[in-house]
Amino acid sequence: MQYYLAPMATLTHRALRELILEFGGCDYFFSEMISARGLLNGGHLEQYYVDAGPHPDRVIYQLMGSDADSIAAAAAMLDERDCAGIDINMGCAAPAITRQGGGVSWMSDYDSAIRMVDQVRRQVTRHPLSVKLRLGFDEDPERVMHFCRGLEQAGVEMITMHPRTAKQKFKRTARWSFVELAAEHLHIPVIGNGDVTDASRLVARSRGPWSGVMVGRGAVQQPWIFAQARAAGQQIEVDREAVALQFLELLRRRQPAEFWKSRAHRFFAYYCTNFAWGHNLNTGIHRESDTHAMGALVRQYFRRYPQERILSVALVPNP
Ligand SMILES: Cc1cc2nc3c(=O)[nH]c(=O)nc-3n(C[C@H](O)[C@H](O)[C@H](O)COP(=O)(O)O)c2cc1C
Repeated sequence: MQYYLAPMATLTHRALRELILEFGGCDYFFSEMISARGLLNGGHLEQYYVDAGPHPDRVIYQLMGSDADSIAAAAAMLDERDCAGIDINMGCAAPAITRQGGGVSWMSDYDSAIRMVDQVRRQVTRHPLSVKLRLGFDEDPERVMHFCRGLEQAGVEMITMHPRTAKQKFKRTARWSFVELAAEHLHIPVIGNGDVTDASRLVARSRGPWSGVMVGRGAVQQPWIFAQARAAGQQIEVDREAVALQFLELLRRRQPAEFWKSRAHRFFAYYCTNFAWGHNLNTGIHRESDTHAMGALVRQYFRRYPQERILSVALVPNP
């Protein structure tokens, strides 16, 4: 069973990948979504979105866009780079994206989605092409499977399914029965995603007809989640103060200064939920714009609550 880091805007950049890799990592890392038009316009920050280090052969670039021409042209650019694959975002349900016709809105029009994929497929000749999607706009298994089969026939080589509708955003639990359905009926690998919040759930989802499990928010909160799942039965120890400080260090090293504040805030919103008084730490961090001041707050927190620093866990494999 392969493990994937989910694409998450402002979160799944090189610094987070390196942090996860320090524990041994997962098999493949999706990039944060890259705007097709942004890439074509070539702003000075684009180099950070396409930085696939330190292991480009394990990074799948995800493209987001609302028109076939720009997605195809951007895919052709990414196809020239070293990477493990190119993915099209048909899952994002954020209003800022769907208003423009990107993300999950592709799922509302089967014909134009398939035409777009067909056009992109002709541009991507060196790497596998995949699509990440939701259930669309209702929970109709026939419609979902019709859409997936269309993608498969258009030459998509892997599908990641986050089994919620556009409207559900993150509400209700992810419907893994749809992942099972797709995995049983398609001929291409299907990756399941949604609500894998800790290592025991990751171990539990590691059995099934799907080819891989993708983890999003759980891997930001616990960058050791993949290592912990793979170490089932053995003890692992994590210094959670060191992880926080290491993240800030990697952020400064790998990202431009313009991104430090927002990306640190986004990371700590998830990371701080590990701790009993984490909401206080998170509030303090959100008041700071300097990452060194954020680091000082982290040190102060663990001086005050030293018992929270070391996490020592042995995962008991599910029967
Ligand atoms: C902050 C944030 C940003 C996200 N950005 C993207 C994105 O750029 N592309 C995408 O396909 N999905 C995006 N997602 C959705 C995740 O990839 C994933 O499908 C979702 O979080 C469910 O998985 P989880 O329960 O493991 O978090 C994002 C989710 C979050 C929380």
